[in-house]
Amino acid sequence: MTAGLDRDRILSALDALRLPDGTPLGQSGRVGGLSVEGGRISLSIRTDATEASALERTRAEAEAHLRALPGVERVFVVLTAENTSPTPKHPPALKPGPAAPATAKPDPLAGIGAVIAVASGKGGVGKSTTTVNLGLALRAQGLSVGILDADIYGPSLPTLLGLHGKPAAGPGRKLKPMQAHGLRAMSMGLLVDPEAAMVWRGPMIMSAITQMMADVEWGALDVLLVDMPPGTGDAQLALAQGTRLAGAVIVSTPQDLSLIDARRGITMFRKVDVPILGIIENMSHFICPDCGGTHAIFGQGGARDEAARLRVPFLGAVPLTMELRAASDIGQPVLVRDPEGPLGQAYDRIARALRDGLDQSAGARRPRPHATGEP
Ligand SMILES: Nc1ncnc2c1ncn2[C@@H]1O[C@H](COP(=O)(O)OP(=O)(O)OP(=O)(O)O)[C@@H](O)[C@H]1O
Repeated sequence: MTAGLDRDRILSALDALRLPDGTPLGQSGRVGGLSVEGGRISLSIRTDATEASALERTRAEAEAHLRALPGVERVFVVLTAENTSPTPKHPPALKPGPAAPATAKPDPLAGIGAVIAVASGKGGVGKSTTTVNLGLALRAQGLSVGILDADIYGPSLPTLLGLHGKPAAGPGRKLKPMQAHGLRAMSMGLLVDPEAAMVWRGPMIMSAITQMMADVEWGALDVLLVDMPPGTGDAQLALAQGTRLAGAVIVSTPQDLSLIDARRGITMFRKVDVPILGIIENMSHFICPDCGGTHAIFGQGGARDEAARLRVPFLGAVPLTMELRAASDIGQPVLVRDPEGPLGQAYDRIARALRDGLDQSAGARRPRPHATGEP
């Protein structure tokens, strides 16, 4: 902990701020999850859904106030409803669909052509691997692409892209996205201790992610892919509601269990009027490196059939290969190592199908390549 920046010092600094009922914030018992790492402070202010908009101002003031303390480099304050009665399925403070978050601030994602959620009902189906390689395929087609790893429980972007160190702060203390293989990237894992985040509930995750979006200087981007936390619970619903999404892509393996969860994901996005841009089947079949034979380990065509049943586009299939797994583990995605190979071609087709889907989706603009200059 940086000299002088301890818990008591921070709480007493927060006493300079008053809650709407006049209680000094530091003594209010509402401050939780306080962590200080070097000059970086993160904490939460407990609230419930009815007070969330009133306390947004206090949250912003707390950030500004702590940022002014000597030795402080970054401050991350979120509102959380973790100690209130069960999280409502539809938090009243949020509007459904691709609306802006419930603050009057300028839209931090205004320079981004399309924000696309990459989701899976179930963990471990290859959502992050798909996000990264899809991002690289879109990049290879001339689009400027950012990836936001919002998978707070298991952020894997740093490993997949070989990112090291912490993001640098640019003018106005906004974070500069990291750069890897022509992509701009930011991960919750670079900012928040994943162990602390394990106990976060839906509204807190959404608050953290929308703030992270606002805090990153993405610059002009054609596409921002958001690697969502796995599952279809409150956290995912809140995130889908609070983010201006052009659409969602669902990743599934062909297994029945994974498909049941994929269906839940589609239902969830439909509930909040987010267009489903399509399903990608990952690990669709195994190509044996020895005999070259194809084996349908998890069954065949499950996701394609499910897509037809649910009337959503089927964007394509990616086989299960050792090459893909090995490339991901060393931060050299397969599209960087072998862009023209069969996997590169598979992701290229998926990226094209995705762009077509964006084109057709009501109100969405087809992302056309524009300036790829750094932010
Ligand atoms: N098509 C594939 N062929 C071989 N290995 C794959 C493939 N897709 C993903 N993997 C491997 O499966 C593991 C899980 O992948 P990944 O982390 O992308 O999944 P995820 O759905 O994002 O998981 P989580 O829910 O934990 O975030 C990784 O080791 C990855 O390298």
